[in-house]
Amino acid sequence: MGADAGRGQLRKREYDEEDVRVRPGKGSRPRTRRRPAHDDAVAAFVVAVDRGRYTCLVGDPIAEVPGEDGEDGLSARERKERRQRQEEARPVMAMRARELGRKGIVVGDRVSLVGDTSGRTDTLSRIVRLEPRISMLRRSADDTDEVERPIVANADQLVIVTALADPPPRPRMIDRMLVAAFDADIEPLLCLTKADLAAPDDLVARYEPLGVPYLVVRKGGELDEVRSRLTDRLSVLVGHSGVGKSTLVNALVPDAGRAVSHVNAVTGRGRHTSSSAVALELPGGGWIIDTPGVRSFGLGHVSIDNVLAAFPALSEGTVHCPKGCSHRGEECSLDKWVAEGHADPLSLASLRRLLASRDGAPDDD
Ligand SMILES: Nc1nc2c(ncn2[C@@H]2O[C@H](COP(=O)(O)OP(=O)(O)OP(=O)(O)O)[C@@H](O)[C@H]2O)c(=O)[nH]1
Ligand SMILES: [Zn+2]
Repeated sequence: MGADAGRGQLRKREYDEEDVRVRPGKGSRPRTRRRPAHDDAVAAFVVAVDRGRYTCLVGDPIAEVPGEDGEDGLSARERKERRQRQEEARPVMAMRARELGRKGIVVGDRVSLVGDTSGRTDTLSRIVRLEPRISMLRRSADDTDEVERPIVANADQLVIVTALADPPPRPRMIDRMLVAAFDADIEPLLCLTKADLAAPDDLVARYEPLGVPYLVVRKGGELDEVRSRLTDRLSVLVGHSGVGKSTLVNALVPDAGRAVSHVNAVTGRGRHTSSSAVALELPGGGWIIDTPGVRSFGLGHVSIDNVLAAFPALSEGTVHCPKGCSHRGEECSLDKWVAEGHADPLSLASLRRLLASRDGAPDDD
């Protein structure tokens, strides 16, 4: 390990644009009939989305427990209540209420439901409120497309799954996924699989200057370190075909197959046809969101500044750059900044590599 240095570098930004609130009807309605906005709504967590139908878990399954183990500040009663809510967690099908307007809802969203929230077959509740998000992982269809397509909300960790061999690593693809993580203000974690086939050294050396944490795994091997990295977090797993993502998911969530097929049964899809993200709860707490349909990241929507934000030491040096500097040309002041010893040359090289990947450098090295 030893690659933790960069984790604190990621800056928090604001994600309030999706903060949808239901307001009481205004104007024409008689005052006395105005009810408080859905006082009876129940909190839920969106675990799957399919053609306008949302599979939501009711029962506050991702309630956060503050503090460390054993000293989290919860009273015995609060703890018991929390456990009870978790035990009562059940999947409920929902549709969006008209009052939500055009706001998109994605896997990972926290919402409020009204109507029939029993979760019984053929019932449908309504999503009336979308809670503010702490992050939004997005991609564009391709690099020339500036339309952002939201993929997953509220993730705090992007797990980039890459095989060390078979298939060989695709560093440019990893770079692109890192840019997506930096852009979304989500901490990246490199998960290097198939350690029985090749050594991780080269790949690790490439990402060391970026301070990206990593772990090395192999099929049938020890998973304690992975588990501890995932516990109590909301992690999105990305990686291209064949890297061993399903192998990992199945090892981490023994019930994964059943959970996914349950969601698919509810949404009417076949068992193996799900191509959209599905959230799976980890036995030890926390969630992983598998993204079978997401194998590339168009970065057309990502701004240079959001990439730069992952490099505070360099970011500071850009005050001397010309307006609109691409930070890749001769006019860029970062070379001088680094030469003066304000930042590491390797991190400048990494920044430029990531900026290049944003401009559509080919995925394969
Ligand atoms: N040698 C070796 N093979 C592995 C390891 N992990 C997974 N595999 C094999 O690699 C192949 C692909 O694994 P999957 O888990 O299906 O990969 P995936 O990333 O889910 O791929 P898709 O299903 O196409 O998305 C399978 O044949 C696995 O048995 C490993 O650590 N070492
Ligand atoms: Zn510059």
